Amino acid sequence: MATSSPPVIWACPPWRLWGARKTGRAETMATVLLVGAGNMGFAMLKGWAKDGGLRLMVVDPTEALRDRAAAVGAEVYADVAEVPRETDMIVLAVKPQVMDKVAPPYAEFPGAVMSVAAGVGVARLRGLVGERPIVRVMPNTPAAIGQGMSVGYAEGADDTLRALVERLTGVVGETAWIEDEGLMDAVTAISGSGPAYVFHFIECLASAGEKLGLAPELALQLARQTVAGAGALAREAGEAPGVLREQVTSPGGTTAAALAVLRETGALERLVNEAAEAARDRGRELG
Ligand SMILES: NC(=O)C1=CN([C@@H]2O[C@H](COP(=O)(O)OP(=O)(O)OC[C@H]3O[C@@H](n4cnc5c(N)ncnc54)[C@H](OP(=O)(O)O)[C@@H]3O)[C@@H](O)[C@H]2O)C=CC1
Ligand SMILES: O=C(O)[C@@H]1CCC=N1
Repeated sequence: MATSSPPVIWACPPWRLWGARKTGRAETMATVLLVGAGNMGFAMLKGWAKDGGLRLMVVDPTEALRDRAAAVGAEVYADVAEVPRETDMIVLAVKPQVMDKVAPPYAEFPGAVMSVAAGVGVARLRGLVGERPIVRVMPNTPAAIGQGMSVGYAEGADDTLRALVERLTGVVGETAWIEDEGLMDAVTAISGSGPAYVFHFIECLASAGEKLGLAPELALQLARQTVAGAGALAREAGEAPGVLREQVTSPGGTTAAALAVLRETGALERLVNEAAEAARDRGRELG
């Protein structure tokens, strides 16, 4: 349950946010505080470091994670008490299970709040960090190489704030918005958790290659590059995945033999549906 916190006024007027400090480029300066530089936080931070107009601050209790954040140019802090209260955007990237404990001190900071935590809704966040513009974003780890997918849901956010969110998500990949927060758990199940399903498929494909007699290194190379190449083609070819699938599938050929197994009685589709539903349901539980 959300802990109560003193009501905080949206303490970052627009002139401070994006009006006053212009960079040499089109964007204005903004100070972004990342709370939690773990797997997801650091993946985003690496991209943000490429945006020369962001002042990046990071809080994380683990020294090694602070060191790698410092290495990409962030100011790093071990504890919230040390952080300058000069924030335009506070990005909460800690586990949902610790959000109730971690977030309340940031009620005293200026700026908007962006949370990437699965399952934690805007109403709960507002109870923790006070009345201010709050944006939920569901990113994924390919953000680390600028290939992420981020989906946002905003409450109380004007166009300027949305533009800052899109700047943060755009530098690490593609961005989409939803208007119904109830869909965020479904988004989490598809694109937030999705990379893990794909990595598992690579593991399965490589393992199958080994069982067919390939050396482990070669099997992994084939599986990894096949998934990467197919993913890139699916994105760039401008054709539906089904069309691309048919282009591989010669009638009576090898692919048809494999697909007959994969699609037999809809087993794979059912399995993927069940996996996505499990992820969505877990998101609901976390909330
Ligand atoms: N991993 C992913 O692919 C995705 C994750 N998310 C969301 O991102 C969030 C983070 O997940 P993930 O990066 O995987 O988790 P991690 O555990 O890798 O990262 C969280 C980090 O936050 C740190 N932390 C704990 N307490 C504090 C605190 N008081 N102040 C600052 N930092 C603190 C943790 O330190 P310590 O370990 O010492 O506790 C850890 O380094 C989750 O809410 C998750 O739902 C969303 C989309 C994708
Ligand atoms: O597994 C999780 O809960 C987080 C959210 C999406 C990806 N990782």
